[in-house]
Amino acid sequence: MIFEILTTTFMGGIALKAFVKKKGLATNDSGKIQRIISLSGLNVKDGKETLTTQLIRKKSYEWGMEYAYRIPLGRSYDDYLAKQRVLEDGLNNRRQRISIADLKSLQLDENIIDNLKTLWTNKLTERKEIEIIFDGLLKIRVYNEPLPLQVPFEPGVNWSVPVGVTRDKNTFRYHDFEKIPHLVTGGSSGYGKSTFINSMITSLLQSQPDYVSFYLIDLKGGVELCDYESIKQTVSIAYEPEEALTTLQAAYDQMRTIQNRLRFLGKKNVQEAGIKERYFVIIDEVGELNPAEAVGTPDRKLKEECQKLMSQISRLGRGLGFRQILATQYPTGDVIPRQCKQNSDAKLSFRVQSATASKVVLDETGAELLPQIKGRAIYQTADKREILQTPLITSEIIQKTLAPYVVEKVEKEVIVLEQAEVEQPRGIDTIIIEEI
Ligand SMILES: Nc1ncnc2c1ncn2[C@@H]1O[C@H](COP(=O)(O)OP(=O)(O)OP(=O)(O)O)[C@@H](O)[C@H]1O
Repeated sequence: MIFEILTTTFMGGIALKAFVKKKGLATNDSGKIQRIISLSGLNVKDGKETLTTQLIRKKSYEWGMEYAYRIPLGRSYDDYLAKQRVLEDGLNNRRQRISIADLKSLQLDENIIDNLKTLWTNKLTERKEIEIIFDGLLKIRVYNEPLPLQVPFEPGVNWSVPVGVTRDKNTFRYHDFEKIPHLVTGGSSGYGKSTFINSMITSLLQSQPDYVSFYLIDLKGGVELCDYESIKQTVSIAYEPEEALTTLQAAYDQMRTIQNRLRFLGKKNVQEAGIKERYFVIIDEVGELNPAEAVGTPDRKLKEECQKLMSQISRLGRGLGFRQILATQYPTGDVIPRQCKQNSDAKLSFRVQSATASKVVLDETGAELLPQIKGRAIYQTADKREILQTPLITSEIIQKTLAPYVVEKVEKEVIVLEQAEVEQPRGIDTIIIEEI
């Protein structure tokens, strides 16, 4: 019996070695990365010397491996980012994709060849994803599993909304509008901006239906946000730039009203005053309000006016309970007003077409290197940058969430008027003249 086990194991070992040799399977990503770096010209020639990208350490995590490098003088993080695709393709080269961990998991029994074939077939359909970050050292993370292609919607609590699933043990990341009030999102057409906006609005309606108000501007012909037109939480909605000015003006006036109220109460911000209402100004395709693209003087003036209001809302909104979300599929030049960009500490970028476009949304390159997967995005805050898969919300969930809040148009106008009255502060210098 012992003899039998020993011979099977021995024969299995020989078969495994032969298979690996035949398929040319290298099992070492570290060596491969080093070779790709060298072959793609990332090392630097200094006279006779070659300054190399030096591996400092490698560490194994649950999700995969992290390799930390010191980069040579004369190279930047961007140089390595530009080679991300080369690195990823090199690591996914079909001839060399089985790791030692994979081989260890194999059963060394009489079915060894069949087991190997199954492993080989599975491996051919799997793709390793990598991420490159820089924090003084260049870190290349090689993930065992790709992120899921679809993630279901999960609502947030209070003022947090779902952003997506991260590689960090597939945990859901939420964006908290109380901590970071404004957000910019961008990406080429069809990668998931509108879907993200829909899950954000739905989440807010589920978590804060009594305190959330929306000022919506949908300049994509009304196809994306029209579902929210008839809910009581939508104070104003616009589908054309002229209407956008009215909506922004309404938001701005409301913001000033709250400012007066806080002044009257002697409080610094809504949190201190215990004011629970929050106002979300959401503009889908902010590029349509770019004065640089205006046709004629009146159009330019209108768009300049809109941008001025957007800048004011982003500058003053934080303490007054105003949150601004700007979305664009044309991330070029000044499409997002500079002040809005500076006041938005959170950015969510889906795949874009160029490094320049990535810089417009994120202030950094990288979003052009995202895989061509819908919903795949980079979420960046002041201290963190993560790749994640945003949730895919279904229209059934949206409609079910909206249903209790749908009101008739006339009824809605009364609500808006009533709201304006409630918000109107009774300042000490208010004069009330009554007819007797
Ligand atoms: N998170 C996601 N996961 C999987 N699929 C998604 C996700 N988001 C969007 N999609 C798919 O991509 C399609 C387009 O998404 P969406 O309309 O949100 O893109 P967009 O970036 O707003 O494009 P455009 O700017 O042209 O309107 C959706 O209909 C859906 O099928």
